[in-house]
Amino acid sequence: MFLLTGILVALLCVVVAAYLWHVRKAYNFFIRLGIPGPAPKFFFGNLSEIIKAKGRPSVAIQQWTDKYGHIFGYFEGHTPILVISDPEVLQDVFIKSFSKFHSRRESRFMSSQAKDAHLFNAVGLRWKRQRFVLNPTFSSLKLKQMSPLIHRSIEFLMEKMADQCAKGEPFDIYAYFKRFTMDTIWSCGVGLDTDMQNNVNDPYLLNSQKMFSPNIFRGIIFILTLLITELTKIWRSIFQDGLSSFEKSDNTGVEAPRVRKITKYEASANILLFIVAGYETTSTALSYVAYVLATHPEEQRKLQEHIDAHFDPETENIMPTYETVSEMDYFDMFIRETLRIFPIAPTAISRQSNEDFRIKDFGTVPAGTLIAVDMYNLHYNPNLWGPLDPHEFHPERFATNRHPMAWIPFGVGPRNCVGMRFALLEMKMLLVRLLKTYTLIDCGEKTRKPFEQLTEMPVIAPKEAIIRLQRRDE
Ligand code: HEM
Repeated sequence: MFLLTGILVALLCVVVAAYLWHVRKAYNFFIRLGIPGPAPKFFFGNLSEIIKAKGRPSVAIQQWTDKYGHIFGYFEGHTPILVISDPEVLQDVFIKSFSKFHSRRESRFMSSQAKDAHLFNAVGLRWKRQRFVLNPTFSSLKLKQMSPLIHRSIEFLMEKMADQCAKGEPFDIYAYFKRFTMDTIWSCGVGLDTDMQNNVNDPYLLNSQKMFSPNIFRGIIFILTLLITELTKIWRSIFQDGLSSFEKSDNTGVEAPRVRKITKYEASANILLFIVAGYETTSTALSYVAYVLATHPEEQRKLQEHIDAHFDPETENIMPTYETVSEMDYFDMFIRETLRIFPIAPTAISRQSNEDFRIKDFGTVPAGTLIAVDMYNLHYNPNLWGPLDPHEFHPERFATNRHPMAWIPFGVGPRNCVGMRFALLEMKMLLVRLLKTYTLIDCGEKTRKPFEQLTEMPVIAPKEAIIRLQRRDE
């Protein structure tokens, strides 16, 4: 018995020692390639710097770019992440050599069976097939057909706005935007008439919100998959995500050549993905627009005049058509400038190489390397956005042709955000209705503070967006 215990303990010690040796060796990755970066701490990598940056990876990344340049590496646990903000190298990775970089970093929360189920996670031919089938979901024709459904949700929101305006008090417009985007995605994506904006206890709303609420168990899994990546499958199998109920259906893992269909299993997974991807991103983007409008009254007035020039202010309730909204260049520039200054999901844009690749001045980077982008650096780079200071809000800067990698809040290349046109249409239709009738008023500290304390989990968001509404005809 003692002998057996002794052997088991000895074996365990060998396994632990071999693992620690493997971890230590991993830290040579960037040294071997001659790529600079912050020195990692054993086992934790550079996580302490991310925690010091108030838990915001994109801020830590921006600080490292300032220190180490446009190509550097850091470690999450002992996983090397290559960060690029050199626009030419990025253009090669995301566009020109896309065939080598069609994968993105695997979601830590997906169970192994659900791994390839939807567009965000699928790789290779499976991704290509799904994207081919799903791209037309957001074609001009489909968006036109969806417009009345979007407008139906806008009508509900406008009723709430009328109540809030009548009260004359500051309120959190972000909370309303969240219910609006959830309502819209359920009606456009699933075809269900939900009642989320009137009924805060709507079962679809409550269950959907559960997917986004902070969860200690998720946090533990996140840390474990970060630090001990080798056991990711085990951590995932402990965590049951929303896809588990579909798992045993038809995900065979076999990719039939040249089939242009998605399976029932993939359809369910993609619907869930659209709900996740379309809810918090778009409502958060709207909260930034609300903040910019309230804190830049001159810009707000200009946008209102632009809207008045396209829509008769007397016909408040008419649905803004897809065609007219799409023609409004200044409106488009206004939203683009907001998302340049306030990008929402920089960490969603990752790529993984499936072949070795060369980076000029550095050499060959091995297949399997994870690539992240410093979106803040690109969005605030004076060489890409000058001559006017990129920290200033100036929509007209989009009238000049910029580098294809200068503005990437929706990602870029063949694997960019498939829902971008839908999100922009939804935002524009709502803002036309809102700004035809109301002016958003700055409530001082209450408005500004939440936007000085953004969190990143993983969407970069304020806690609330407090403004007041004033009718324009008063
Ligand atoms: C303001 C709103 C939104 C923002 C800022 C945003 C941002 C992003 C970003 C940064 C990516 C990664 C792109 C890349 O890796 O190059 C992405 C991917 C994706 N987004 Fe969005 N998104 C938004 C709205 C939406 C909506 C409304 C939907 C669906 C209804 C959606 C569905 C997706 C999907 C399915 C992908 C994965 C695409 C693929 O891998 O082929 N997103 N999004």
